[in-house]
Amino acid sequence: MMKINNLPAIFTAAFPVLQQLEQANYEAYFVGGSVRDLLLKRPIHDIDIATSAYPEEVKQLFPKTIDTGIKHGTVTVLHGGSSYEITTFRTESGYQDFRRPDHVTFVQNLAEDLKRRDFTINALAMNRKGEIIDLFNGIGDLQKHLIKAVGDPMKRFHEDALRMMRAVRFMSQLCFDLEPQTEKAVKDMHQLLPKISVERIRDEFVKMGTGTNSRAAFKVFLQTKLSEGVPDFAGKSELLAIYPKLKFNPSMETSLWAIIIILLKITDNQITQFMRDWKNSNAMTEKVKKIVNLFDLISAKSPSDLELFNAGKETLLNTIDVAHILGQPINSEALVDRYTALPIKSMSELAIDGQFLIANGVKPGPNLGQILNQIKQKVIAGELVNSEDDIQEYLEQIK
Ligand SMILES: Nc1ccn([C@@H]2O[C@H](COP(=O)(O)OP(=O)(O)OP(=O)(O)O)[C@@H](O)[C@H]2O)c(=O)n1
Ligand SMILES: [Mg+2]
Repeated sequence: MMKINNLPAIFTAAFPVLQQLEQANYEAYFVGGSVRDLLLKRPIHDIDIATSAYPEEVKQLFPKTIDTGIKHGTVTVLHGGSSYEITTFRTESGYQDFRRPDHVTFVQNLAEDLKRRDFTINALAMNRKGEIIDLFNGIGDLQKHLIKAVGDPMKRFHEDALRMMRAVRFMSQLCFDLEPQTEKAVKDMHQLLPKISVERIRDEFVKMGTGTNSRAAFKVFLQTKLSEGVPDFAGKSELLAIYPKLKFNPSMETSLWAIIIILLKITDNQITQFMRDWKNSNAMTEKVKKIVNLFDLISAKSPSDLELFNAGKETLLNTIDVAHILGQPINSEALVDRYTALPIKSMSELAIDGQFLIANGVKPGPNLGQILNQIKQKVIAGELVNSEDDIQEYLEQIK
């Protein structure tokens, strides 16, 4: 049995939680992503614990708990400033509609619990001594860099069709291959993906698209036809086939969406609908729109100073990132230099404001906004110096 000595603090901090369960005669183990990432020496973001105790029993043992997902068997325990998701050993036999079951069946032992997990590398458990429980050769698959379903892949994908997206997501994040039988099952069962909510699909899609090996994962996403079951991608495989040939892997979510929109040739007035179909936030949609707009401007001609000002620094840098990934030749240094040389970067840097205009005899109303806009444009174009005196003089002229 593999044993890890000197567990990182994120695990040792959780020892008292496991101990408390064990003292009450329950079993408790670290499970899932944290054990996988520990063995891969990747950063560990959260700790999941599996136990033989029922949720009600867990709640009685700890003073501070949250009912996170009681019907799925999960209770969150707060301890020492951290929170731990503690899930009762369970199986997913109650599914009918290819989504996570509404209610689960609790099982008596760890082995039954691990059996229903998605991939061998995610079906590892570790006890408090650092001993790894590996019933499905997850360690071997970690070494072989393989995403392989636990047992029969068709059964695993029937239980939760989202797991097919998780397969390509882990390929991208971990730079792993998909085991052939598991890949075949994804191909055979891709039609189940639309049973899953768009939000859950989107979260996996974004993790895939921003993972370090997204181009290779995207290829499998297309080959298995998973792409046919996500919003607005059906019938678009020829356009999307460019993705695996991109110059680089995107690392920002905004870049990912912008690139997809550009590859799909989605026009400006269709972007909002596309982003809505994927249940993206308005904030994300606005950012992506600005990037795609600036990308179009930059690709067609050189943007004006006003267009650079309107885009803003974040959008400019993000657009340069997108162009870089797409292999679009642009003079990014010159663009950044021009942006840096702008007399003002935001309206708050303008030497005057609406109050100043009123104090100088401009009547409040639509006209005031127009004059302010004129002044802004002249300052950005370098036709008017950004000082109160110069602007006051200009105001006298136009009166
Ligand atoms: N559809 C799913 C989702 C999760 N799991 C199991 O639950 C664990 C925790 O799930 P989650 O936190 O979603 O994934 P992680 O593998 O921990 O990955 P991440 O690092 O992204 O959290 C997984 O490792 C896996 O054992 C599963 O079998 N099937
Ligand atoms: Mg996790």
